[in-house]
Amino acid sequence: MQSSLSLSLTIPRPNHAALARDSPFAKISHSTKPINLRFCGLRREALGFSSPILTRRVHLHSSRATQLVSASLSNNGSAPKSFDYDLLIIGAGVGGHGAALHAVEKGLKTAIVEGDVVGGTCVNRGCVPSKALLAVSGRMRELQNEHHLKALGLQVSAAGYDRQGVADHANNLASKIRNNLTNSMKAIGVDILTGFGSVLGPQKVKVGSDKVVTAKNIIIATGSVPFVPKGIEVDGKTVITSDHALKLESVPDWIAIVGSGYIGLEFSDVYTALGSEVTFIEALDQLMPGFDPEIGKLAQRVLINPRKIDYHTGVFATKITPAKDGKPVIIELIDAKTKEPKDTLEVDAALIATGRAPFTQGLGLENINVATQRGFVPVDERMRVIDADGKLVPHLYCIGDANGKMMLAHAASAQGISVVEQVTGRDHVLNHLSIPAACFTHPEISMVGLTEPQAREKAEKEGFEVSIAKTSFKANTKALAENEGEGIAKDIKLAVHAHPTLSEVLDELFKSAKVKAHVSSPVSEPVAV
Ligand SMILES: Cc1cc2nc3c(=O)[nH]c(=O)nc-3n(C[C@H](O)[C@H](O)[C@H](O)COP(=O)(O)OP(=O)(O)OC[C@H]3O[C@@H](n4cnc5c(N)ncnc54)[C@H](O)[C@@H]3O)c2cc1C
Repeated sequence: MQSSLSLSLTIPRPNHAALARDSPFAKISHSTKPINLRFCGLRREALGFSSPILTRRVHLHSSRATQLVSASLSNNGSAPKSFDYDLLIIGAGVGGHGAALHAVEKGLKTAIVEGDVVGGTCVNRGCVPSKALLAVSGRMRELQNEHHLKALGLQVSAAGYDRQGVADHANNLASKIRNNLTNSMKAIGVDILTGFGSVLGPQKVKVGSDKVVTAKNIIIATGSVPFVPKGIEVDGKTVITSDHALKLESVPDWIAIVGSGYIGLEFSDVYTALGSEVTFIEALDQLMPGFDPEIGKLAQRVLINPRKIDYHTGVFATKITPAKDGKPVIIELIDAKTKEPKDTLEVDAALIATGRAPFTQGLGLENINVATQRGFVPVDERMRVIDADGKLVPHLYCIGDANGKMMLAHAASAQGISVVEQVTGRDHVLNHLSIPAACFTHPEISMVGLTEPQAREKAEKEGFEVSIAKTSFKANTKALAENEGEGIAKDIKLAVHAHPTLSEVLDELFKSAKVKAHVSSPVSEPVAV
């Protein structure tokens, strides 16, 4: 069909070495109104449960619902009159996969386009292999902690590890989950189209070099790649990103981790447990700047200080040169405020954990008048793509890391499910403030909603009161039985389940109950004020 359309743009599978240079730090704006809720916790079992604490809900204006329905029914301009699919998804990461399964469940004829391997970042280069490494570091840490073992009455001789064995564990787990994902889609009839996908026009996508596919609705779910600031030369051996680190090809004696967000922090847990010395380099004035300050301080006391992790805050790494000819990795630091040279570090390796950049290159968005913003695809609160003139593009959605609303796996799938709900006729707005984030260090950190300062700032502007409830794990019997009483929790109610956590089985249970009883999921309600 339409084989006369031959676009010469051929792009190989996403090249994760060719990193986007735009800042990945999207300014996230939530369309929903303030929520005086928050939860932050630091403890061994990260948020398996989570909470919206959304207390207010709006009934959507019927005019918006009408707009939505008419958008999905209209067939504008050069759009085809009949379609190969009801839904076509570009990108088979967790976002695309979640959308595909839900779409079939809803009776949509669905295809998913993948230019690399099924599973995307989460399965192949993110959540899954990193959690496999963290499972190892958690056990190593327990075995190394004589004080902890003694408190439990245990005696264990020195703990050691086999690097290749650990690397194989992570790699094998990724393969297993990748196969599961592929099989789950094939089993229910999702067509997996192999090749790089690009948008040719409304409701029309090119796959690979010459295949053209049409669909009533299209979801862009192309994910992200590691962001590497200018001046940093990644060689994949001594200057690495998370893509390389997860392969665990070496365990350096001394590694600098540039960026102390959740990815950097999780790797510090792995490397210190395996025997590396770690130095953090952080541009802001405190480590873990994204966390609630109280949780940040507690994390510093529990995760940083006892592990003798060194750190430089308020500095930028302007130049990092890989190790070569017997010389170490050289890191040049400047003061983040004055821009004056501050220090030079010589280390065995450097891990660049400065965030993620959307992978939206070569998508053909210019064919439909869509301009990315710092690489992210602009969307409204329903994940509908907005064009360069500020208008909604009918039938086109973008979910997951590529839209930058919340760069987490469970957020990507929740967005995918939300879009499918919409294209099957149910208006739907996801409340991102009710989606938790977790950092799987030992102990773990999890959070949902606003931090305390954010809530206070909002309260001052918008005239409501913030109430803080706080409790400690010190009085929790299970925590004390585990000798893991360090940690606190602040105010919490439940909503989306963080990925990967054991409590996701509850989510699955809920979803299967929904199929039978048509109960709506807590995240799938239109939410606002
Ligand atoms: C080290 C690390 C650890 C992480 N740990 C967690 C965690 O514990 N929990 C959590 O929630 N999140 C975690 N994340 C984040 C999580 O991996 C991402 O938020 C999630 O993978 C985003 O899903 P996605 O579907 O948007 O994109 P991706 O998973 O990146 O999938 C995008 C897919 O699209 C394909 N693609 C791209 N462009 C095209 C194209 N034009 N045509 C065809 N195919 C294309 C890609 O090959 C890829 O398969 C982690 C990330 C990293 C890096």
